[in-house]
Amino acid sequence: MIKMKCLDKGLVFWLTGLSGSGKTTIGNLVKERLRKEGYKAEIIDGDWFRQNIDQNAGYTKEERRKHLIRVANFVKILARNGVITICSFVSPYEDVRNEVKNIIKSEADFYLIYVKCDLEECIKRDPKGLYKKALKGEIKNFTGIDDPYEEPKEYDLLLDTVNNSIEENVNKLYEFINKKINEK
Ligand SMILES: Nc1ncnc2c1ncn2[C@@H]1O[C@H](COP(=O)(O)OS(=O)(=O)O)[C@@H](OP(=O)(O)O)[C@H]1O
Ligand SMILES: Nc1ncnc2c1ncn2[C@@H]1O[C@H](COP(=O)(O)OP(=O)(O)O)[C@@H](O)[C@H]1O
Repeated sequence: MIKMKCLDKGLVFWLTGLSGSGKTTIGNLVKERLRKEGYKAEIIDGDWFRQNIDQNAGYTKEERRKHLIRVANFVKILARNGVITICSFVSPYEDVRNEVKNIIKSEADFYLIYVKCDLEECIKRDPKGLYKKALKGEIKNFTGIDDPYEEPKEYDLLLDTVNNSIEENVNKLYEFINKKINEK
């Protein structure tokens, strides 16, 4: 059995982007690669957290804010125990992302990763059929349709999922994380 490598202090890589931009696809593949290298790594994503921990969370700005603050406190505990934590959340508001960062950075290094994909392409991908429903008005407050996505003004890494393949983005994020591990 491989002995898992645990860091003294954790690292949090927070992926933000529209639904369908590729956060979960890229995050999962990078997590698997880190585990193969023997690291303790987790991915926490919006669907999982909402289904298992925060079942009543909604999608108004205040509901998303409270939900993401719960996520930040949860993630902080993982990170301070040395787990490399990849977070995959739409997290559409700049001020809330800053709140999240402030909560996490007291105990772990925090990096904001912007997973960039334009709305037209996300609508084309529509992996869960949610844009179709939102465009018909069957889902309210859908990010990009009738709720805003505020592009990050500053970020630590950009993953362009329109012009770069899944593999290229996985390599880019993996290299970035590896560099941060080696700097510790
Ligand atoms: N109204 C609305 N807006 C955006 N997304 C919606 C909405 N309703 C349901 N979904 C699905 O929920 C996932 C987003 O959850 P998050 O916790 O990441 O959102 S947030 O950070 O609180 O904004 C998101 O998952 P991803 O597609 O993986 O991003 C959607 O599948
Ligand atoms: N270059 C790319 N990077 C990431 N995902 C891509 C790319 N090209 C196509 N896709 C597809 O887009 C979809 C993204 O879905 P997902 O990872 O669930 O996004 P999110 O978690 O941001 O909602 C997947 O079906 C994935 O295969």
